[in-house]
Amino acid sequence: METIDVQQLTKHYAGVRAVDRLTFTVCPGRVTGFLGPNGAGKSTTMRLVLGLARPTSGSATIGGRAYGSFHAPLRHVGALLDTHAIQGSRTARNHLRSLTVANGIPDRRVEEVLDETGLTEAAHRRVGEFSLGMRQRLGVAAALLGDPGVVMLDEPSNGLDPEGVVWIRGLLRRLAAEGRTVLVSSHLMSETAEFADHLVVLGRGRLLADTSIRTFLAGSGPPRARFRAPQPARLVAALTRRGHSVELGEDGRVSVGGLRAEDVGTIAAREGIPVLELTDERMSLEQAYLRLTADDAQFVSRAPSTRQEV
Ligand SMILES: Nc1ncnc2c1ncn2[C@@H]1O[C@H](COP(=O)(O)OP(=O)(O)OP(=O)(O)O)[C@@H](O)[C@H]1O
Repeated sequence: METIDVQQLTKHYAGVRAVDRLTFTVCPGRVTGFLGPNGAGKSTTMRLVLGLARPTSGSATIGGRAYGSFHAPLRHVGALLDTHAIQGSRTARNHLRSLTVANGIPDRRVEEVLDETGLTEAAHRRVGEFSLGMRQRLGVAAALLGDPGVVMLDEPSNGLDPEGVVWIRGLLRRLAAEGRTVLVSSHLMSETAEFADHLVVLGRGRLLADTSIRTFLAGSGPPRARFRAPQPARLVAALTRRGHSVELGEDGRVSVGGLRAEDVGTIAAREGIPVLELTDERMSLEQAYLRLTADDAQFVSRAPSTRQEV
């Protein structure tokens, strides 16, 4: 299957570096989550890959070829971008049929993808009447129509109901298991962690991380351990004597900075202090992601001030 190759890709709009010397490869057989805060350049990168915008410099290719060079592009690359671009006066079925004709795709695929996306019953309705979630499903149906080796979806969960969110996760995993190259953008780390194996993270158009989820977590800060003990004060005293910082949780558990669970266990055993529960405290993906992108988020909400004017 084909890779998506982005090489020194740069796109300037008047006064904005939407994408800035970006280099990464999206490999087959896994779901790559494409993450970044609002305005980080994810959609622009996808548009450049699809030939919908021209790079200022650098290149974006699929299996070594520019998107525009494919004779029947939907048979190579399926993409969900802006579903508002779909013509509202057509029925869903007719929209898909028009795509099959233009790309030499067998007609039976229309019913197959309608079924796959749960739209069979709505297929005779005009797209203009569709809800956001239905449009998203239709966008996914169009992306799958040509049975492509490369699938690129920009925020596919947008507007989907909870059943739809679970469905899309399963679909992404299946597409990757079939050996396809799958790139999926999102702002939400927690959501991405549900389906992605690999992450490409952007901030202000630049590459911040290109890593497996596992490595991303492992490299995201010093260790921490958490314990529960019948006499926590004894172990807290033993740890602080050794220079370790501790935080008391509301649930009675104690969090220890800079140590792994096995280190805390060794100290407790040496001091003869019983411990009821002891675990490594892993930073959540969301925390690791926020830390990584903190300096590159352009639009940050501030907590309302609690200071009283005097
Ligand atoms: N056609 C355009 N003309 C001018 N500026 C643009 C255009 N398209 C994108 N930009 C700018 O490029 C930057 C990157 O936008 P882009 O939509 O690629 O980000 P994104 O990561 O997809 O954001 P979001 O998560 O909010 O959808 C933003 O500052 C945006 O305003």
